[in-house]
Amino acid sequence: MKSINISTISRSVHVLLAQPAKAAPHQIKLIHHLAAQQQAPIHHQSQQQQQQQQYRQKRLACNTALCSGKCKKSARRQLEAVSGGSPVSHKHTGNVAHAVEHGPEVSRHDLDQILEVSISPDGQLARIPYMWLRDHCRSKRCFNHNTQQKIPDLQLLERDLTPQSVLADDKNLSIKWRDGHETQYSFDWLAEHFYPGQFSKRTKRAMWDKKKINSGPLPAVPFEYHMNSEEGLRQSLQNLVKYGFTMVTEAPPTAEGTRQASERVSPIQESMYGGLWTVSPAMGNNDTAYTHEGLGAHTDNTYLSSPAGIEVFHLLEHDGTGGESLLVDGFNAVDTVRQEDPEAYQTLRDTLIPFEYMATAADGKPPYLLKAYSPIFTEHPGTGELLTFRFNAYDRGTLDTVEPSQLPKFYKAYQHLSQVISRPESEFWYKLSPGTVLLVDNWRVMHGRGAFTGFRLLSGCYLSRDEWVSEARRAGVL
Ligand SMILES: C[N+](C)(C)CCCC[C@H](N)C(=O)O
Ligand SMILES: O=C(O)CCC(=O)C(=O)O
Repeated sequence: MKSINISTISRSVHVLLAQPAKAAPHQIKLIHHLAAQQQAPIHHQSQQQQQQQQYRQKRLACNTALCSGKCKKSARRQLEAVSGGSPVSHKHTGNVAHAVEHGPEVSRHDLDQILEVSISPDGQLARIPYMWLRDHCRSKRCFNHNTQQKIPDLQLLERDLTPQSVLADDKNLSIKWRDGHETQYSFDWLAEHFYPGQFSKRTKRAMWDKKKINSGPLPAVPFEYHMNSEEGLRQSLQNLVKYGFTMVTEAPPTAEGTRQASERVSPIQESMYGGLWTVSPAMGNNDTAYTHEGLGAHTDNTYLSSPAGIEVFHLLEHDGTGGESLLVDGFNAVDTVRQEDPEAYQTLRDTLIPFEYMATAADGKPPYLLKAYSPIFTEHPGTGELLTFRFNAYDRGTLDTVEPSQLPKFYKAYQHLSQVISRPESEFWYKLSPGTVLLVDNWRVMHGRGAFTGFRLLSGCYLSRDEWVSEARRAGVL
């Protein structure tokens, strides 16, 4: 490391590491005994709840025999100051060194220690507990870099998690622990992994409605570019992450074109509909999809524990009228409900509902009886971002999960979401034509179609969630 910024940290003293003469952009200091969780961005808590929690945690952290008592006063003072948004810096005055003799108590005490460091381009400070840093040690002894697997350390909680020294240059942070173990992390890695989504997001998601999606060029990549260029594929994957759908244009207007455009993203997923399937009226399948009827916006496979990740649509033939494709951003619909009626949002998030489907099996075999329970949407547990969405008014099962007294509340929330979904301003209608392959993130964006006349032949397939998301990660867009 070139510009070394060292301090040997005395265990009982709050230490501020001095900036080196040629200042590294990463400010480093150690805050002794600062309760770890108090800085977590608990997104769905009010500021008041957060303040109360911070105060409780500080009291908890200091209610050990280790503290001289000044911490409580300091915590109270900070609580008063929090409303002004002043940065918290909490000095512990307890004699930690003395407490070492008291065994496990000490480890718990050590867990509260935090490294405060700016790792984001905007200089925002991350307060990273040493416990987390040690748990995420990337040394060969702790991590298999070939498989990205941890080599578990079952004694982690019994270790002394105070660092002996913390070094940094402008790229890396390096910690020497008191048990002699050494760890190095790049600041880029920390920015990406400590609280996912807090500091860095490779592709920012753009939620859309009819107006927004029509206000710019549609997410689309020409077939040749999609197939033969890494950058072309990256753009397709980026569109999927950003908008929840993308089109591959100028593709061969055949089922083979569907297959090629799809397999470029990830292998086609087999399901009870086959691998590469076609849909046309009167195919003998009983599902509404195989009729001339219009289909309201929905996601597919709601009745499976893990619905298909992407659904691909490619219109190969149509000799009649109607049959336009409909797309609605499920995340945007949920977010609209959140703004218009926060209680309805919570109700939908917290209610598991059943989805059911009896699927025809091939070769006269008995049908599949499929059923899954899920809330309509889920949030990322760390960031609160929307994570999954499933909505299918056709395949929603008999509601046996809501207590009778809660039914009015549930139906009010469900109706609200259904209405938002069917508002004309939510709907993006598009007439597909042979050669345009549409890929839709089935965990976010709903699809449907207008009623039609004549013969209409649609080719398509499913791609697995894990596989396409893995490709998106590999391409660096997620
Ligand atoms: C896509 N494909 C036409 C093959 C099947 C359509 C299945 C529709 C079913 N109700 C569901 O939501 O999964
Ligand atoms: O016919 C279409 O355009 C869409 C059919 C559909 O919704 C489905 O197959 O899931």
